[in-house]
Amino acid sequence: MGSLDIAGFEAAARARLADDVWGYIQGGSGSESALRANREALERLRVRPRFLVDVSACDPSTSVLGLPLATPLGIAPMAYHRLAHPEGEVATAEAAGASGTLLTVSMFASRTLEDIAAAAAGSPLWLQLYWLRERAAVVELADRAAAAGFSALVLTVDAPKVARRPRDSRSGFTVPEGIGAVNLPSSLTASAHRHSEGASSIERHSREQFDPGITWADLAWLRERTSLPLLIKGILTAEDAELAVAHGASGVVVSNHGGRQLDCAVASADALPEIVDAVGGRCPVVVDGGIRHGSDVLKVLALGADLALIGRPVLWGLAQGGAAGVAELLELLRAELTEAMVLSGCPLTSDINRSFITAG
Ligand SMILES: Cc1cc2nc3c(=O)[nH]c(=O)nc-3n(C[C@H](O)[C@H](O)[C@H](O)COP(=O)(O)O)c2cc1C
Ligand SMILES: CCCCCCC(=O)C(=O)O
Repeated sequence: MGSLDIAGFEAAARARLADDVWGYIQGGSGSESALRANREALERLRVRPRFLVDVSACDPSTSVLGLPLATPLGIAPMAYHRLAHPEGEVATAEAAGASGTLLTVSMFASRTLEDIAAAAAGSPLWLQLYWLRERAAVVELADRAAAAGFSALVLTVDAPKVARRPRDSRSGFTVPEGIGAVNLPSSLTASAHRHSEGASSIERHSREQFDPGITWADLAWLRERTSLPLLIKGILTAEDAELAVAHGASGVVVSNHGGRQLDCAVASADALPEIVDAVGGRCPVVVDGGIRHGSDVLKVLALGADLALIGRPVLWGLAQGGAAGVAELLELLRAELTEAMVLSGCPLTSDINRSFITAG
């Protein structure tokens, strides 16, 4: 360890993980066109650097919803970190905590919220939720998160069900016994471990548990039952961003779920500008999907995002070296972002704006 670039992290994780787990982590839905589009959109964007600016003291720190963050890069919610490493989310939280990086914990985390919070050692944590048919379980989790010191909830709205993901259908991906969504009642999670040849247990499980009938009007029900700020994840249009703000969202996460839901969905970076314009500064705009380099963070900040989240690479770091692997990955991205800021004439994150970006 110590000298890996992002491709090195990916290759090292590929070598360590079983084929079906690798397919679940890496895969997208359908033809994987939304997955590819995320990277293509970021690659198309080019930076217009400015020179003879004093960059002798470059500082990538920021704050979102009143939380001081070491960098404008957080960790996206991902289910079952123990698929990548036995310590799972506790190892991820240890690395995030040591570097002051925001960690968004999935409702389908494989370690308890309380153990994750202890490992994060006071560093910021958000909890992601899906809207389950069993509403009481959602509220109970929100209460536990508040008690454990989590500072916000993130409701994912792009998944009335988990999409058909060909890699998982082909492998018959099934969540292994011994790795579970330990924060949910076992009566709600047993199905994740039921194997069917040629079918994904995750997709079947989501059809059983997720409530596909919720609408914007239901948000008030959840907001009345928690004191935590609620962000909405999976927003891809100005119209839905407007609705989110109108329904009291404390933030929006622009995301096509890493290309894992609607296969023909717009890329996150392509959707971002219209959403930033629609929100008009009324709440923070977070974005994820295809962020692989510090310069990608600079690009989405230039388009108006307040914070970028990174998904799969964190699991690559985790697979490669547990907490140390995630720490190394986060440090690589922090160093790349700082260098990109120095080389483009942006000493502070608040200096980054749309004049720094062109569509190539
Ligand atoms: C293995 C895996 C599990 C995921 N689990 C969740 C989840 O539980 N909840 C959620 O809202 N998004 C989930 N996501 C989507 C991520 O939060 C995020 O939107 C996406 O991974 C970002 O794209 P990137 O992986 O290209 O960085 C998952 C993604 C992956 C790769
Ligand atoms: C019913 C289990 C759902 C876990 C979904 C995790 C996820 O969002 C993903 O993209 O995979």
